[in-house]
Amino acid sequence: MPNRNLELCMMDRSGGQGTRIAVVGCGYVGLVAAVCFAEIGHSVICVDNDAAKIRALQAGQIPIHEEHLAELLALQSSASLRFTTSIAEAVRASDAVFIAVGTPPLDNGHADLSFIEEVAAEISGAIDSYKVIVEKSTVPVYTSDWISKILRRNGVDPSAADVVSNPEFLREGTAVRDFLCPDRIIVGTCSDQAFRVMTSIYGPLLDGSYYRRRASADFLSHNPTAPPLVRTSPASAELIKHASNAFLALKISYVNTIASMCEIAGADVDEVAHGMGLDRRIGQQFLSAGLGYGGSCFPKDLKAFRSLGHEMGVDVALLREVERINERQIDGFMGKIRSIMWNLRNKKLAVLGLAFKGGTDDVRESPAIKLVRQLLAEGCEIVAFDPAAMTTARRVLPEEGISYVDNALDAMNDADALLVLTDWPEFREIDPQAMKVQLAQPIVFDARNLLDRELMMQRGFTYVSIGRPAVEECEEPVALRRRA
Ligand SMILES: NC(=O)c1ccc[n+]([C@@H]2O[C@H](COP(=O)([O-])OP(=O)(O)OC[C@H]3O[C@@H](n4cnc5c(N)ncnc54)[C@H](O)[C@@H]3O)[C@@H](O)[C@H]2O)c1
Ligand SMILES: O=c1ccn([C@@H]2O[C@H](COP(=O)(O)OP(=O)(O)O[C@H]3O[C@H](CO)[C@@H](O)[C@H](O)[C@H]3O)[C@@H](O)[C@H]2O)c(=O)[nH]1
Repeated sequence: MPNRNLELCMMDRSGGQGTRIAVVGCGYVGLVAAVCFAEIGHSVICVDNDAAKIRALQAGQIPIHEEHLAELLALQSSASLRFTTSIAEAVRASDAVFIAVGTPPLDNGHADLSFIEEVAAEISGAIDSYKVIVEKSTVPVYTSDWISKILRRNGVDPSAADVVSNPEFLREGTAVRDFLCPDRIIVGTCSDQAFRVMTSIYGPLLDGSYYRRRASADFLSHNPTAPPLVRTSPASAELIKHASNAFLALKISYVNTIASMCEIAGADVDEVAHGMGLDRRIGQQFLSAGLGYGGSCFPKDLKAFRSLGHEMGVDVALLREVERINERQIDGFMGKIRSIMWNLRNKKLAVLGLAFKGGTDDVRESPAIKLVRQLLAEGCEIVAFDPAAMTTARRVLPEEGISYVDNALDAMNDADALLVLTDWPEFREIDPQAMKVQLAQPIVFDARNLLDRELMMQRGFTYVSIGRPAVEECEEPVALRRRA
């Protein structure tokens, strides 16, 4: 990053109250961004058109489950962080406006940009001085140009606003830490003026002063280092976001393919992934085999990226294959359940985990929810527990055939088998002996390779996981025996 920008940002911060920021959209991204921007010293006003959400936030209640968010919100004064339903009020009270509304998938796979369009039009009507409009939502390439056109069409003078792409890379469940300790900050803009404002906003992270101020705070990563600020064109910034998500999804589908091979070869995918990941060019992360990726990002972003590539005339067969492998994971796991349980009708199954991953209440595109739906359709009786996602799951699952309990062991009471579907770390702590007492049969299907396989087998469980042999390790696998 050019030093001149750092100097400017430090001058801004020593002389003032930080930047006046508006964040439009109080969801997983907008709310975390708003609270974190206030935390690093800015004056933030956060907007949502969901009046009930805004009322809850004004009363200090957090509408989502996200570690450290409530704690950080409580640290902010009413002067540093406010909530409103009025975009106009927020825009007038700010120098930078972050758009963080949803971009859900359309039937044709493309991202639905109607929320962004609506917000951009509303922002246009309230611009009363120079503003930087920041595209934080995940959007296809050239969306920032399109937002600029909306502003112009609504009478905004080109000198009154610049549109910047600043994609967000936080993960749900670790959103606060990811936001405050990012691997990189991408700013896509052709405007030096806008770039200076963005440099000033992220200044306390870029110069490390925020990490010194909050040294040893448990919501920061251990020994955080100042992230690099990467300036690109808006188009590159937009592509960096989609390309990153697609690459991470590709890693997951790759390891799930390796898992299928491990099962046939009698190898252990966790050992294979660990051995691969020690190569720094590969890395350990995103090599956990399981039910496949879900959530509000990877499935929709892959679709949008693939549709975009297809439209550009690029061969996107690789991306389609990533999706196809992912879609097969649930059927593959259903096959494992059937192979042990035979007829599923009237079987009572304990389900641990409904969220799309541990650490969140979000069930959007949750593989666990998809699997539970199939089990219900086959006539199973489900007793479910999730530490945070039971309310959100209730909204999307059928009412019949499923009940919810308040703790993991109660779910197992008299069940024919246990299914672990989400990687909540606390599930790892459950005592196998206590499980055995509760379950009618000691059968465990672990779709996240979360439990200690050896311990489970030692304790006499029929333990089925992903990419690991269900039989004794040294026994020659059936498929290979047949070939010999
Ligand atoms: N969830 C993540 O982990 C994550 C991470 C990085 C990027 N993203 C991207 O960020 C964007 C937002 O994702 P999210 O998960 O926070 O979505 P979300 O659905 O949780 O939140 C979106 C919010 O925007 C509000 N909203 C919609 N239209 C509005 C309008 N006209 N005016 C004011 N508010 C409005 C909604 O009420 C909602 O509260 C998406 O593009 C997503 O792809 C998400
Ligand atoms: O090794 C792995 C890692 C993840 N997953 C699954 O992949 C999905 C996504 O997980 P994760 O990436 O941790 O959560 P998200 O909150 O969806 O975050 C992703 O999507 C966000 C929205 O774009 C990006 O900002 C983040 O960088 C990107 O990691 C979940 O179903 C996980 O269970 C695996 O199956 N194996």
